[in-house]
Formats: sequence, C-alpha cells, structure tokens
Amino acid sequence: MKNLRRILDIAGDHSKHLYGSIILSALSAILMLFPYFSIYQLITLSSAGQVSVNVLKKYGALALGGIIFGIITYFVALWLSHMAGFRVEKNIRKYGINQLLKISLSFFDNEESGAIRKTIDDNASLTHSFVAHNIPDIVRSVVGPVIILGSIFMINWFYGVLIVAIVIVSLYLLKKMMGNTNDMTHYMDALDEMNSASTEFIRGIALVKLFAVPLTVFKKFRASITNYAQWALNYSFSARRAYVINQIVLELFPLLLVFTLSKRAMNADHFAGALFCLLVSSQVVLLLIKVMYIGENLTLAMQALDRVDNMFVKHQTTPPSESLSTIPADFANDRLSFENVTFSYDSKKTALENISFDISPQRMTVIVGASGSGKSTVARLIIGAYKNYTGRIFIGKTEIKNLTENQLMSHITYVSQNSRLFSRSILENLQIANPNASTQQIDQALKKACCEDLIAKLPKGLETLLGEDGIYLSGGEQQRLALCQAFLSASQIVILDEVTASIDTENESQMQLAISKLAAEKTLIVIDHKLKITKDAAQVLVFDQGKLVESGTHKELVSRNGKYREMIRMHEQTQQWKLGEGK
Ligand SMILES: Nc1ncnc2c1ncn2[C@@H]1O[C@H](COP(=O)(O)OP(=O)(O)OP(=O)(O)O)[C@@H](O)[C@H]1O
Repeated sequence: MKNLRRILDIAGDHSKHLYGSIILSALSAILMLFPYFSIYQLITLSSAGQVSVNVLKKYGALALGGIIFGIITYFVALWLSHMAGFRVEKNIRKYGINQLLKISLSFFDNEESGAIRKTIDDNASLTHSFVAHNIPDIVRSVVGPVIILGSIFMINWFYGVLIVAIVIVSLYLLKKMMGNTNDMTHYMDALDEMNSASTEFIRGIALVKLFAVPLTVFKKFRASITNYAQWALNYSFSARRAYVINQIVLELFPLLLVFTLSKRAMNADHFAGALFCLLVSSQVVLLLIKVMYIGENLTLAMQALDRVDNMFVKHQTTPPSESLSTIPADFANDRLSFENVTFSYDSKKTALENISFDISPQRMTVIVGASGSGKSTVARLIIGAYKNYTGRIFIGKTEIKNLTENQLMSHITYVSQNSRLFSRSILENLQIANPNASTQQIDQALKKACCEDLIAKLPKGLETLLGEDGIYLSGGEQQRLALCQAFLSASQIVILDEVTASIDTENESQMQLAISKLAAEKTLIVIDHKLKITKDAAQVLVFDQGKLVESGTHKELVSRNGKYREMIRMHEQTQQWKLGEGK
C-alpha cells in the first residue's frame, strides 16, 4: 500500500488513470469468471433435468459475454495504466533533471555523465513498465482468487478451508521467494555497474581498433560482468528452496480434491461443486504464480525509485545559515582571497595545502602548474563545489562558505575545457548566459569574443540550429562561443579552466585576443598550462604538488630563479623541438 501511494504521488494528476485502471482490472477479473459460473449452473441444472435450449443459450451468452467484456475492460485498464505509466516515467525524468539543477557541482566531478543518464533513464523505464503492465495484473491476481475463494466457500466449506490453508502457506513462501533483499540490492547495483562499463567499452572500441590493443584492457567491463553473474546467481539461489516448495504446495489442492472425491459417495450436486472447485482452483494457482513474478517486479520498481533518489542524496547542497547568506559580497569590486586553505577530495591525498593569495578585482590572474598540481581544485573551491576545506575563502568580507552555490554561480562564470553547447540555435545558447540580452549586446559580445567570422560562415547565422542537418561546431569554436557567453553574462568574476588546452592554433589565437579583452572588463582567473598569456596578467600564481610555490608578475617571476622560470625554460625547449621536427 505504501508503495502504491508512492507511485500515485509520482503519477500526479494522472493518478486518476491509475485508479480507473485498478477498478477496470478488478471488473475484468470478475467478468472472466463468468464461464466457470455458467458451467457450474449448467451441471447443477442438468442433474435436476432442467437444461433446455433456452437455458443453454442463457448461460452460453453469459459465459461469452463475460469473456468478451472481460477482455475489453482489461484492454481499457491497460490503456489507462499505460497513460499513468508514461506520466510516472516522465515525472521521474523531470525529477532527475530538477535534482541535477539543484545538486552540488561536486556531483559532476564524481559521477560520469553517461552513468547519470543511464541511472535516470533505466530506472524511469523500469518503473514505467511496472505501472503500465504489472499494476493491472496485480489487481486481477488479487481480485480473482478472492472471488474464487468466496464461491468455493459457498459451495463447500471444507474445500474452502483447504484452499485457504494452501493460499496462506503459498503467500508465506512467496514472501520468502522474494529472496534476500540485500542480495537483490547488490544484484541491481551490479547490473547498473555492468551497464555503465559496457557504455565505456563501446566508447573505447575505436581506440582498441586504432591501436590494435587486446580486448583484455577492458578489465573493468569483464569484472563487472563476472560480478553481475555472481549476484544474479546469489539472488536466484536465495529464492530456490521457497520456489520449489511453493510449486508443490500449489499443485496440492487439485490432488487433495481428487483424493477426497474418490473417498465420497458422489451425487450430481457434489459432482458439480467438485468440478467447479477443480476448475477454478487452477485459476488460483495461476494467479498466485503471477503474484510471485509481479512481486519481484514490485521490488525492482521500488528499488529503481530509491536508486534515483540515492544518486543525489550525498551531494545535496546544504543552505547556509540565513543571517550570514544575506551579507552581500561585492563581486565586482571586492578582492577574492584564500587564507590558509587546505583541501583533499578524499583522505588519501591533499589536493591543496595551506594556500593563501589575493586576487585583485578587474584584473587578470593566471594560475599555472604541472598536471595534478591543484589548479582546477582552486577553481572548484571558488565556485563552491566543495565546502569541506579548512581555512577561509573570502570575496570582500564575505566568506564564500556562507553563500549558496546558486548565489556564487550567479556572479561567477566558469568555463572549462569541456564546456559544450546545447543542440539548439546559437542565439538560444548565447541567451542562456543572459536571457535579456539585446541584439546589440549580442553583436558586441560576438565581436569582443572574435566570433563574427564563425557566425558568418553558418547558413542561418545566429539562428542556425546545432546538430541539425549535420551542423556541428568544433571544440575550439564551441569554446569561443563559451567566451562570448562570458562577455554576455552579468557575472563579475570569470574563471577559464584550460579553455585553450586542446584547440587548434587558429582558434587559440582568436581566443587569446578575446581573453585579453575580457580581462579589461571582469575579474579574470585563467588556468593555463601553455604559459602564453602570463605576460598580460596582473599576477601569476605558480602551483606545485598542491602548494603555491611562487606568485608575482611574469617579469618578477622570470627574474627569480624559481619554478616559474624553470617552467618557461622547459616550455621554450619543447617549442624548439617542435620547430626542429618540422624542418
Ligand atoms: N574528483 C576528484 N576526486 C579525487 N581526487 C581528485 C579529484 N579531482 C582531482 N583530484 C586530485 O587532486 C589533485 C589536484 O587535481 P587538479 O585537477 O586540481 O589538478 P590540475 O592542476 O588542475 O591538473 P590538470 O592540469 O591535469 O587539470 C590531483 O592529485 C588529482 O588527482
């Protein structure tokens, strides 16, 4: 009942379709019993010699009518349950997307996008099929046996008691057959893990072909299949004893009935009653077996709902205390400062250690360092993705721990090297950064972001739909449009995280030009390993193994014989090697 309530809540205004489906399924179960009732009546009447053509026609019509209307009402019930099922599926997806919008940014650091989509999609369609197909079946499987039992009691109380005893034992065994719920949870987890590993496998198959590597590199996929097989086996084995006993118990009633009949003196009335009970008892057996399978689907559907819920639980953002969050930070004019900040993603390794620095408003700060030195982690802490650091991060006098992610993100634009556009028109994509931007503002932003040539070559300019007619933009072009979004947005702080990392030289030079224009308007923090724009920066922060080892202007840092100078020297060397190779 609790589970039904949960599904009705998700169905929302379509719950009335579900109620309709339940009522019609019950009606269909009753109608489908009419043929048995007709047979019983005919045998009883024939023993009294009262069967005429008219009586035969009457009960024949009753049986046929029961079957026809039973089928029709069942189809209508299924139609209604499908309507409710689709709404439940839609609402679960909607819930998933709403949760994604509310969830902490750290969530996306830890979960693969493919796995998130699969969890929402798979579990939404699993719940859909339960609502659409299994709910009408559950109703029929419950109503049918109740009516059958009632009529058996009316005919012969002894048979009634016998079958009730069998039903009680069988229900107990059915519950046992659901198996160990713990095994079931592991089984579902293993299934999910295998699904995402298979997606990864399919994605990587091109690399396997290109480099002719053996398939054994997909150890994770193999391990996930073995793990799934193990849990599938564990789960099935945990139900096997109850399953076998239940099958025996369910076949018991017809056997006992035949046995009892053979012991009694038989008159026509007895014969009619016994035949009726024998016929309908097989229905009870069939329906109970159905309950057994549906019961398993119910557990799966409820676990599917739990899985969508649980995916988000540990990343739920906690709102800061009301009094502190209302203190306004002036993102345009205040300094951004780290005071003795230490942070680790897990207990194994410290990602940032005792970091302190000041970033001046409306200036460009460039963060450099080797891979894994902690550059992106600084950005993630500024946008509030993680709050479990020690030390303090301020914008002006406001500690950012006391601001919600939404408050922070409405003032900060974060562009990463993975920023991608939606499959909508370019204009719509740009308007995401500022829904009220005028045509003039958009034109200006395109100009500043050096995107005019990019738009000019598209068939419908700004109205061009991405993804349609095979129109796609390269990663570099998408990054340039992301910069245009940064110009358009009202954010005063812009963080560019390795935006030029994997783009071609033409896009890169356009972007560098755009970045220098952006630096004139906003507080700009650029994470860059190519060391190409450090000369224009007001400040360069040099990171090494989670520590801030140097800071200053490019000129100051070059004059010191430190880490930065070493990086520049190595960078120049690699450039020369490249040139040498080309000769
Ligand atoms: N989500 C995460 N969970 C656990 N550890 C992480 C996570 N993200 C980063 N790290 C670790 O934290 C350290 C700093 O990572 P970070 O991404 O900040 O480095 P980075 O300097 O930006 O490197 P890159 O230039 O390669 O992006 C590294 O040791 C990295 O392995």
